[in-house]
Amino acid sequence: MTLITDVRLRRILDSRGNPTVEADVVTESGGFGRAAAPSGASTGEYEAIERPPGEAIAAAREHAVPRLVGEAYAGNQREVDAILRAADGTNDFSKIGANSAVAISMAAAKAGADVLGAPLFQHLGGTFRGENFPIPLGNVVGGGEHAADATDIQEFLAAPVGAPNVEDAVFANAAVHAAVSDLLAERGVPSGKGDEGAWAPSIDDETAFEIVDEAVSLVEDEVGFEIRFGLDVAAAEMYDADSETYEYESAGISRDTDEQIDYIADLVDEYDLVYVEDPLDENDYDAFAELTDVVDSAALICGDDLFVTNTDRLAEGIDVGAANSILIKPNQIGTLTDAFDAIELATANGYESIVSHRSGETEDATIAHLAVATDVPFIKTGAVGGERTAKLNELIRIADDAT
Ligand SMILES: O=C(O)[C@@H](CO)OP(=O)(O)O
Ligand SMILES: [Mg+2]
Repeated sequence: MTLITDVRLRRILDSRGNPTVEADVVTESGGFGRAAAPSGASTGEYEAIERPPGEAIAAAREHAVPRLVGEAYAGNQREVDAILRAADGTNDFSKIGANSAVAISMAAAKAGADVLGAPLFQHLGGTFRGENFPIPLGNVVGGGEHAADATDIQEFLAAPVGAPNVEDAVFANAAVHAAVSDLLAERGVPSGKGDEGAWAPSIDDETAFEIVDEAVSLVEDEVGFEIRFGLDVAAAEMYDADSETYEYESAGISRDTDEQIDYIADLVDEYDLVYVEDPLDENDYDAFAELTDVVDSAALICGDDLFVTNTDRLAEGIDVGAANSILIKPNQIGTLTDAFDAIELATANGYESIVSHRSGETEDATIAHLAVATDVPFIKTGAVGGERTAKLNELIRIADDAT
């Protein structure tokens, strides 16, 4: 029933107005799945390769589609993804492009779910997936590679850890986003938005901490449950390998690795941060380990560019204690199978997993289902903006259907 009978690929727009790959997968019994690849701006050095969409589509049509049509079953995700890997033949999807691979992989999962008549999260997670729902991490202020003339730290993320349900959590993040706007207006600071819909004012990080801290407290008082916040430092983007320093350009501050470790540990302490992603350079496992040791269980220290959803890099990190959590982005590695394997390895070693969007997104909501299916504690998918609310609203629907 789930035998794949057609795979169609096309270029569609992403949220930045760039082209990306969309895939349709059709099965023998009429099952249908459609998915689109997201795209990063602050990409990790070790990510799978995203090819220009036109080239990725042509390569996938030549090498992957003939091996799938009439051969593979959409209900067997591991088989579909193994065929994608074999058709590509490289270890980083540089032939068919990780963008073609991930779009086909996710579309096949949806087609498989469609045939079964099950929601995607249940198809992926099975009947014993548990009853938890992820807490959304919502980007409310940001800069780095996502906006010019804004904060050095890439993302300030609201984390409604005490929310009684998904719906309240999603609305709390939107309220923090709105409160930040009011506080900026009070200070007379004009602001546009960055790629992920976060406010991107021309302020230094210190001011951003003050504003986000205040916004979180205001909304916490309003809603009556605990809201904390976290960061994606995206430190690889500010690391200068020649001088071995982290360059905070808007503040005119340069920190060496030890100073960076102290700085982040102090921030965790001062602001009671619940989550810090990529606080150090993507090649510096040892510095990551040092910080993780200092912070201990006070906050999640999460590897994004460090691990790139790659089990080999995660295994290396586990060996040295480089973090206590991993960001999961299916397009960083190319297939859902690889993303599941990374989560499984993380869980087996006491690491938490956080499923994440990219800065360039589409209306595709697969990651909402992936996060629920795998029972992860957090999903990072913005606070506002259509391509972000596509996932947040899907989470609300999933919770509504499942309870
Ligand atoms: O660094 C990140 O975590 C992501 C998403 O927030 O950004 P990008 O997609 O640009 O890599
Ligand atoms: Mg990141």
